[in-house]
This record gives sequence, structure tokens and C-alpha cells, in this order.
Amino acid sequence: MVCVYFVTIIGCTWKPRRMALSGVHKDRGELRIHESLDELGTDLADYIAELSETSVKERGVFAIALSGGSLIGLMGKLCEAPYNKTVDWAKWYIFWADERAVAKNHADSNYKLAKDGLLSKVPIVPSHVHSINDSVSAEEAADEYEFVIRQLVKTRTISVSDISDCPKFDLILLGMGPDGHVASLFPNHPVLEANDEWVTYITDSPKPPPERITFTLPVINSASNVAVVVAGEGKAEAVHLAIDDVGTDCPPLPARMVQPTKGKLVWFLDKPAASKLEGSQFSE
Ligand SMILES: O=C(O)[C@H](O)[C@@H](O)[C@H](O)[C@H](O)COP(=O)(O)O
Repeated sequence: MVCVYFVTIIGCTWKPRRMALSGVHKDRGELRIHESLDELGTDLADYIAELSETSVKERGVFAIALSGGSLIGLMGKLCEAPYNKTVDWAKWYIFWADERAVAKNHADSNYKLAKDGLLSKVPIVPSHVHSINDSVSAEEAADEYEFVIRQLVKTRTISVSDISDCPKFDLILLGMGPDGHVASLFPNHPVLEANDEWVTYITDSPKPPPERITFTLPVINSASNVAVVVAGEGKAEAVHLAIDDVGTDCPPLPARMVQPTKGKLVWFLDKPAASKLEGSQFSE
């Protein structure tokens, strides 16, 4: 069946990109809306592979931060041909934008999710995988994690922002919850105002488990590239509130506060997640 799309998003210019709709939304980055999760996964794998290649060419390494949730499954194509052979995995340094303060072998661990779904399937150098210390409190784990990142900034394994003293990750990958949270930055939570630390912690996450560590907004917004990967109708309202011009009556969702200062923001959406974007109508 031939699918026909009619899309008019105020402030956006749309151009076809493979089977996807792609456009740039004023101030809110590039939108890539995919017809299926399979296409989204292919585009995401292409995007990550391209950024890895550029970064390895320019800096000799690729410093990438992951999140938890459905993101890891959506990155699955990286474990398959051609990416499993063409990506320079030995140059990857892996971090987590957020992690749950649980044991590494716990079902809730973002490290375990990424290890099982991605890291164990490609030739990553084990010493390049920087997971949190799971044998201390969330507060101590956040401090230690920031210390590790500071050492790697000193050696420029992670680049540094020229406008803040923050680390400049080559890529930070985020999911988004139906409440608009990204990493472990939840709506109306004081953690949104954390400006002094690079990594902080919470003990009252509304999404279990309660204890987590998270990159702060200044770190996310200092990255060279940030991708927010969102699928499913249950996220459509949050996508609308995070991207469309919705006024300033309510405090912005955490996802709306993702605004890389000099870096590039890309939204990877499926059609159901994009269904409430203003002015967009899809018909088949
Ligand atoms: O540790 C976490 O809980 C995640 O990092 C979190 O930020 C996740 O990315 C979103 O909740 C979206 O998760 P889903 O894609 O599974 O809905």
C-alpha cells in the first residue's frame, strides 16, 4: 500500500528522508518521523555509525552516553551487518546518562540492559565501559562517576565544552517517559536545577527504582550531539509538549529543557509518538 503524508508544521520545513518524514523545527532540533520501528532502528543505527565515524576521524575516539528503557532495543541493528563489521568499536567509550542504583546483574540495571542487548554482541573494549559503582550509595556513586568523567576529560577521551567547563560527549542518547522525563530528570523535581555538578543523584524517582544517578542538564546541553528516541502513542502528548510552541503557562517538561547550546539535537519518533505534533496529519 502506498502511504501518503500531509504534514504542515508551523515553523518547520519538511523534506523526504528515505521512508521517513524529516524536518527542522524552529529551536527544537531535527525531527525524524518513521513509519515503523524497523525503519526507526535502521535510521538510528545509521546516525550513530556516522557520528562514530566522524568522531573517530576527528578525535580518535567516540564518547557515547546511553540511557535505559526501550532505547537499547531500538539500537539493536548496530549488532547486525553491516554495522557490526564497519563501526570502529575499539574506539568507543561508553557512559550512562542515567543509571539505577542497583547491582549490575539486577533486572533494573541500565548497564545490564545495554550489556545484554548491545555491548556483549560487539567488540567493545571492556575497559572502555564506564558503568557506575554498584556497591555504594547513589550519592557516592554519582560523586565517583563524576570523578571518573573528570579524569577522562583531562585526557580528552571526553572532549570539553568551550563555553562551560562541562564535558562534551560526542553523543548522548536519551529516551523519554510519558511524563516527559529524560535520563533521571523528572518533571517538577529539584534535580532539574542542579547546575554545579556534572552527575547528581535522586532517591525519590517517581519511576521505580527510586535511587538513581543522572547527568545534569548542563552536561546534556553541552554535548556535541543529543538524540531523543521516542516511540508509541503513550508518549504523543509529551512529544507535543516537548516540541510544539505551547506557551509558558506550565513549567517546561524536562525533555523541552534539552537544548544543546552548540550541539545538534535530533528527535527519532515513530508515527504514533508524533501523532499529536501540531499541524501534522497523517493519512494512508
Ligand atoms: O533509567 C531509565 O529509567 C531511563 O534511562 C529512562 O530515562 C528512559 O529512557 C525513559 O523512561 C523512557 O523509557 P522507555 O523508552 O522504556 O519508555
